[in-house]
Amino acid sequence: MADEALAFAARKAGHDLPHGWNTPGQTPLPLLDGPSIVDVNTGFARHSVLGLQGLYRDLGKKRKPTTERFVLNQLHRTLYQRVGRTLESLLTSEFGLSELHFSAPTFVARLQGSAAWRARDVHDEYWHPHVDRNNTAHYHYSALLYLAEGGGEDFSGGEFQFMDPEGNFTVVPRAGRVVIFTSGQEHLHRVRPVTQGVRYAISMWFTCDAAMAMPQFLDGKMHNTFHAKREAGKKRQRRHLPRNHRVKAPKDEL
Ligand SMILES: O=C(O)CCC(=O)C(=O)O
Ligand SMILES: [Fe+2]
Repeated sequence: MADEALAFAARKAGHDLPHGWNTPGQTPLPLLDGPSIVDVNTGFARHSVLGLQGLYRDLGKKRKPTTERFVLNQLHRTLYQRVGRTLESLLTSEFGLSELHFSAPTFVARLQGSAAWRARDVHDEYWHPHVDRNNTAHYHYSALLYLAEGGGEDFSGGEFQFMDPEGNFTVVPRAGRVVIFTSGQEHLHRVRPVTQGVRYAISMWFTCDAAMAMPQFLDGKMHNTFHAKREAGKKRQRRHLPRNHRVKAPKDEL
């Protein structure tokens, strides 16, 4: 799915990038209506048909075993890493930051719309208003890169909206359009349901907490250290914020 999204973006930019689930001997199940979301660092994925999957390993006894996996090839990895570096330097310069780190999880999301589709459970309901830092405490800056055109071209619906009692601010996704913002309460937001077509987006998060930096190896091994790191991070954040912690005050500085 991540490879499909990156190949789609590359084709839009005039490059031919192959994709396909590259586990030998398995027939890929097509992605259908609804959301499919991949975290290429930790290997957690939600397939629109199969539900929760592990890209790099089975997710354990309590989870469904992985029946299909894929890994990003070197071209996809290079592209993804370049996106991460570009967004990081954009945030650093726009917000005048002295320190910022690429973090995890990050997502490649594919939302396929149709009038007939209904969410199976709350995890399918991608349209709820939310605050990114409420989901993951070490997120300080959010960056979105859209890979497909909204406004009825590649898909309809799927607008991004900052929610504000004085009036929402709506962004129509365009291939190559980037949205950056601080990840706290000041930026409650949502995605409107996709009603037709396929919407691809990359969401990345960056942190001022050096301990939560994730090197972008994308090698299928990140999940081995991620969980422990995240748990340690949660404890540290409960105790105190690191000395070099610096989150710029919101909105009026944007
Ligand atoms: O895809 C988008 O426009 C936003 C996604 C988002 O808000 C998130 O992943 O937290
Ligand atoms: Fe979000």
